[in-house]
Order: sequence, then C-alpha cells, then structure tokens
Amino acid sequence: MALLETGKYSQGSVPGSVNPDLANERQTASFSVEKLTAWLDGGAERTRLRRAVVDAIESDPVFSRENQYFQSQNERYEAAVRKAVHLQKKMHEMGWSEDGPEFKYIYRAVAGDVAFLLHRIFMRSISMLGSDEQVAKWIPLASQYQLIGSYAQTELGHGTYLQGLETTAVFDVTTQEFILNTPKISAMKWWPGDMGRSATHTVVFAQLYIHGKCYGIHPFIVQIRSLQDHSLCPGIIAGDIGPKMNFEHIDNGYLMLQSVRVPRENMLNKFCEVQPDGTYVRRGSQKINYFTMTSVRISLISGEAIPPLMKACTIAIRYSAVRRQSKLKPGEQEAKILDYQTQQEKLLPQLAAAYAFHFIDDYLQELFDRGYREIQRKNFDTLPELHALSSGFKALVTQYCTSGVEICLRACGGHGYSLLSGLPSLYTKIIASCIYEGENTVLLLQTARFLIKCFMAASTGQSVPPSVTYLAAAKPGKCPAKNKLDFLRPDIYTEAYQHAAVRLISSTAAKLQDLIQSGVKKHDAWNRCTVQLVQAAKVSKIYLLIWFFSL
Ligand SMILES: CCCCCCCCCCCCC/C=C/C(=O)SCCNC(=O)CCNC(=O)[C@H](O)C(C)(C)COP(=O)(O)OP(=O)(O)OC[C@H]1O[C@@H](n2cnc3c(N)ncnc32)[C@H](O)[C@@H]1OP(=O)(O)O
Ligand SMILES: Cc1cc2nc3c(=O)[nH]c(=O)nc-3n(C[C@H](O)[C@H](O)[C@H](O)COP(=O)(O)OP(=O)(O)OC[C@H]3O[C@@H](n4cnc5c(N)ncnc54)[C@H](O)[C@@H]3O)c2cc1C
Repeated sequence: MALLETGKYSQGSVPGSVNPDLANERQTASFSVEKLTAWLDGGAERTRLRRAVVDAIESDPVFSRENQYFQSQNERYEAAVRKAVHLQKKMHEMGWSEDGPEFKYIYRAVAGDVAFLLHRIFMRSISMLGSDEQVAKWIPLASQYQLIGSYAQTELGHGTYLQGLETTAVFDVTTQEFILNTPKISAMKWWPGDMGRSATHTVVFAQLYIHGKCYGIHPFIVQIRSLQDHSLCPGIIAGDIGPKMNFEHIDNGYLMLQSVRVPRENMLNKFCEVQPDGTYVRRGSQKINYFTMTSVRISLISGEAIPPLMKACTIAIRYSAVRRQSKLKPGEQEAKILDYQTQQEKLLPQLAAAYAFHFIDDYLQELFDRGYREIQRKNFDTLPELHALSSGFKALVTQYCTSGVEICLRACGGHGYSLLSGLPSLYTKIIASCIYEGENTVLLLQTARFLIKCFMAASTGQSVPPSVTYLAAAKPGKCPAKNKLDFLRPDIYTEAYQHAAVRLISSTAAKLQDLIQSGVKKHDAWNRCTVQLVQAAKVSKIYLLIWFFSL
C-alpha cells in the first residue's frame, strides 16, 4: 500500500528523470517511508512479497494496460479473457495460490483488467452454501476453469427486495428435478457478471415451490452453455446487457429460463434441503442463503473500495507536489499546488481515510472469519451482527472512498479529467461499489434496524453483541475537552464520536417510539425515521472506525 512510492512524472525536467520537486518532498518526509510501508503491509516480508507480485504482473506484457482507453468494449472484454487465462498459467508457474497471502496483491493488481470476477463469487456460493458432496463435485471443476460460473440473483424488476424475486423453481417429485422458469419479463435475471458471453454455469436465486407452497429464495446451480461448443443450453436465453459506466471488461448479462430442469442435487443444500419425497428441511437461519452477499460485502471493501482511494491519493498528491500554478509569494516562482491550504484540505483527509480503512479491514475480515467458523459449526448466533457490520461498513467505506476519489480527481484540474491520469476510470469503477452487493442506503437501513433492536435490548438491561456494547455503556457525560486542541487527543475524539453515535441512535429510537405510540403504523413510523436511521447507522460505523484506529 506504499502511497508514496517512486513516480516518474516530470514538470519542467527531462521526461523519465526523477522530478526534483518530488525528490525534495521525499527527502523532507518526517518518517521512514520504508518502515511505514512495511508496517502497512504487515511486515518487511509482506512488502517484499507484494513488490515481487506487482513486479511480476506489471513486467508481464500480457497485462499491459497501454491501449486500454482506446479499445472498444468488445476489445476490452477479449483482452480481459486473455488476461484471465494467462493469470491462471502465471499463478501456476509462480506457485501462487488463491488461498495464499499473495492473492490479495494479485487481485489488486489485476481485478480491473481480468474477466471472470464473478466466477469467484460463484465458487464462494458453493463453498459456503453447498454440502460437502456439492463442494467436492463443483469446486475442482471451477478451480480448473473447466466451467465458468456466475451469480444470478438480481432481476430486471428487483435487485434490493429479494423477497420480491420472481424466478421460480418448482420441485417435481416424480422426476426428482427442479423446473426453473422466468414467468415474466420483470423476472429476467439482469446484471450478473460473466453472464453475457462467458459463463457456462450459474447460481440462480429463485423462489422454491414444493406442492404449491413457497419456501422463499434458494440457490440452484444451472448449466446455461454447452461445455462442448459454448452454445446456449435448451430453454436458456442469455446475452450482454450493453454499455455501462465502467466494467467494460466484464460481460454483465441477462438470463431467461424456460422450463429448465435441474436435478434435485443442484439446489445448494448445506443449510436447506428438499428430500426425495418433497419434505423441506432447514438447518439454521432463515437468511443463511444470503450469506454469500455478507461475505462478499466484507471482501469487496479491501478488494474494490480501498485500493482505488489509495491509488487516487497517490496520483493526486504526487501530482500536487510537481504541479506549479500561480504565485503564493510575489516575485517568487509559481507555487506547488500542494502548498495551498485548500489543496491540503482536499487531499490529506482522503489520505488519512485510506489509512483508517486499511486498518479496519483486517479487523472486519477477522470478525467475519470467526463468525464463519461458528456458522460452519451450525451456530448462527453471530449472523445478525455479521450482517449489520458487513452492511454498515460496506456502505460507509464504498461511499467515502467514492467521494474521496472524486475529490482527488477534481483536485488535479483539467489533467484529472483526462482518462490518461487514471482518475476517471478509478471513479467510474468505484461508484459501482455503492450499488452492487447491496445498494448503500438499503444496507445502512439494515444496520440501523440492528442498532435499534440492540439499543432497546440494552435499555432493558439485556446483553448485546460485542460491537454494540457502547450502547449499554454509562450515558456519556459532559465532553471532557477543555479546548479545541483537546480534540486531537485519541481518547477525547473517540469519546466524542461515541457520544454522537449513542445520541443519534437513542433520539431516533425515541422518535420511532413516539410516532408508534401516537398511533402511526409501524411501517409508516419507520419510513418517517429513515433519514435519521441512515445517519445513525453511518455515525455508528464511523465511531467503530475511529475507536479501532485509536487503539
Ligand atoms: C477474493 C475474490 C472474491 C471477491 C472479491 C471482491 C468482490 C468483487 C465485487 C465486484 C463485482 C460485483 C458483483 C456484484 C454482485 C451483486 O451485486 S450480487 C446481488 C447483490 N444484491 C443484494 O445485495 C440485495 C440486497 N438486498 C438484500 O440483501 C435483502 O433484500 C435485504 C435488503 C437485506 C432485505 O432482506 P429481507 O429478506 O427483505 O429481510 P428484512 O425483512 O429486511 O429482514 C428480515 C431479517 O433478516 C435479516 N437479514 C437480512 N439480510 C441478512 C443477511 N444477509 N444475513 C443475515 N441476516 C439478514 C435482517 O437483519 C432481519 O433480521 P431481524 O431484524 O432479526 O428480523
Ligand atoms: C457493476 C454492477 C455489477 C453487478 N453484478 C451483479 C451480479 O453479478 N449479480 C447480481 O445478481 N447482481 C449484480 N448487480 C446488481 C446489483 O446487485 C443491484 O443493482 C443492486 O442490488 C441494486 O438493486 P436495483 O438495481 O434493483 O436498485 P433498486 O433496489 O431499485 O434501488 C434503486 C433506489 O431505490 C432505493 N431503495 C430500494 N429499496 C429501498 C428501501 N427498502 N428503502 C429505501 N430506499 C430503497 C435505493 O436506495 C436506490 O436509491 C450488479 C450491479 C452493478 C452496478
């Protein structure tokens, strides 16, 4: 994550030589860049590994991005497929693995260029929701790219409201099959990545029906293209949804199913099963079929949100060290724009946020891994908290990083608006992370729902999950800060944010209760509080971020 590693841009000197202004900034740094880099990477050995991985990828001509801004969508896609195939060979040659420490660096180096991103989410769905037999059958095929997977949940008519999904899967007890259908145009799967041209299989989320009764959303593995000639299977209509703001290298597609039959064994059945006689068995939480999303919401923070902010900060701060514009002091040469207070006010908070998010990311992943181990032992107690944390932080981090990248772009003036600066594509890519894997407002409301429940529990002395024990803490007293400099003290600003979080949650809970007690229907009262609820959810996550950063 070394934000200040060498750069080559030169204003006013021989192209390619080290820019004197940049060299000067580095020489006057008040800290050791090498030591900070090692600390951020988790040790000197990890820095060595990261640099080795990045060098191996960046020096490989197949991964060159030289012409990417001059390619058509089709050329971007075909280049992405070539890179994805080459990456598998390179990983094999280099002895790299998707489970190794190097994968995070590989992902960050190539995620914006290679196809089959959703293939990994297809695999993750099977690993998390599939039985041991299903994992044993499908994961080896997927790992060897003997099939290409996708994740087909969103429909033309519904992305957020999963209970409203209209694709159906009816169990046929006589043939021991599920019959999948797209009953109407609004039920057409729309957006799934890799669906447009690449995927041979997909996990389809459909309403399960047995003997006329609906059991809700369940995941089904469906083959959509032939493994012989890649033609569409019978009953399958699929294609590309067309041009997008970014992700031109990914073939987001559409899918319609017309009486497509799959064997009973194709419903992912680790936690929910349909027995041969049609008996439905659920082992665990009603929402366990949403677990892939919970997992990806955590993964995408480190994979898709923080790196673009890091890159944008590096580009904009480096540019601000070498761009000279206007005179700060009459009679002197034009000033580095980094010397303007306004430029520092724009960029330095984004840099600070990149560091703060970097540290919270490890904490979230550790929380998730611990919760996942419990769920594998069929203990679902941590699921609600995991859902609330993953939703809240996915929303907060993607939203902040998107705004941060946009600020960095604008801080570079006209050159920031050039595709060749790298900033516009960082922005048009990261903004999607506020929408996919759960649109941010909706996720913040999920977090708020959990916070209100915990606040009410804490108010009656009941125990609450670890991440919200601050709600049960003694009511915050008068802020101990005596003057504005006190707010630079971690203990004081942490307490101030805790105070803000508790105040917002308690006042929103009170407003909700007053409305209901005044006779307003519960759903109306909730809707009338949603703006405040979103604020409360955001501030609660900012408090946790600051608390963790101050440790
Ligand atoms: C290493 C490589 C891996 C990948 C690395 C990076 C990733 C790369 C990403 C780049 C590509 C992008 C790909 C994008 C893919 C997608 O976008 S997939 C589709 C994503 N879609 C969504 O996220 C849908 C959002 N909507 C929902 O999740 C739900 O509809 C809802 C909003 C949560 C509402 O659900 P609903 O069933 O209506 O529940 P409610 O009535 O609101 O609540 C009932 C209770 O259920 C609890 N709950 C809800 N969701 C979960 C969950 N996920 N886990 C656990 N519990 C959940 C909720 O809290 C309620 O609980 P109670 O309050 O106790 O009743
Ligand atoms: C780049 C990209 C890749 C994607 N890849 C995939 C994929 O691989 N597989 C897949 O299945 N899907 C994928 N998606 C789809 C994505 O998951 C959905 O777009 C997302 O879940 C939002 O749903 P929607 O588009 O229907 O928007 P809507 O849900 O219609 O949201 C529109 C607006 O309504 C508001 N809204 C909705 N419900 C509520 C509520 N209850 N309270 C308050 N406000 C509300 C939202 O806040 C938002 O402002 C992808 C999307 C993008 C952009």
